[in-house]
Amino acid sequence: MTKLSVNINKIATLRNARGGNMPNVVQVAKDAEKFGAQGITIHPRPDERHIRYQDAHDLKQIVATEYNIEGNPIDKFLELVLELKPTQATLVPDAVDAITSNAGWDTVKHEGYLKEIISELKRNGIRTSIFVDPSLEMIEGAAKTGADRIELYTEAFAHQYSLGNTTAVQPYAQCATLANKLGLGVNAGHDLSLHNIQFFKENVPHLLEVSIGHALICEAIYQGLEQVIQHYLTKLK
Ligand SMILES: CC(=O)[C@@H](O)[C@H](O)COP(=O)(O)O
Ligand SMILES: NCC(=O)COP(=O)(O)O
Repeated sequence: MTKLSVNINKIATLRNARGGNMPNVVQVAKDAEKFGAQGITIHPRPDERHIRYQDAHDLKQIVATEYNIEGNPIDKFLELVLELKPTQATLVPDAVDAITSNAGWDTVKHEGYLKEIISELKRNGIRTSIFVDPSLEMIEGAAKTGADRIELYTEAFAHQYSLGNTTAVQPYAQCATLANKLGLGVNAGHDLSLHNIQFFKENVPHLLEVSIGHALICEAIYQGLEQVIQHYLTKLK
């Protein structure tokens, strides 16, 4: 079975647009779990443009499923995860000014750096995952860091699949097979959606977890739009 971890960054983006507490990130996390989500993912960024560090603390009190915190392991991030001890910390090499995550780790170049951080997280009982491009060399490097899992960066797949290129899934399937052989669990995420998730799941073996945020929240808005407009029209009669 593949678990669905709902990334609620976009809920925080919407909340921050008005400065109040609507939508309420904590309530959305509770409801996502009530509706069946098997995990909650957040990716606090240094500028706190969506999830704030305080949200990470508040969510720790209520997440009853798997709590996954993603981010670049700068000091502030490491302090946060070591204090909160989420189920999983996913390390992502994102630049401070990146609009969103746009690359996986070079696990060969950064083997020593990752090894040190991963062993500290594991000593504290935190499952570790590292964000990687679908490259066999990077998977082999990931295994040497001691990480528990990899998260396959699926942006390239999602883009190619939207253009009709179904062969784009092949490197992901090969990497998942190798990761499993090397004892690494396999997660995946970025730009996964209702459009591409079934095909990805059917073609990539050993998939333990997907974290989905941007498309899932957009889809929720679209699927709820008609009903909400009808509610307004009823009240305005
Ligand atoms: C690692 C990854 O792919 C996601 O965490 C993604 O980066 C979401 O972050 P944003 O919501 O800031 O785009
Ligand atoms: N790790 C990927 C994630 O949490 C969500 O990415 P996206 O669905 O917002 O692109």
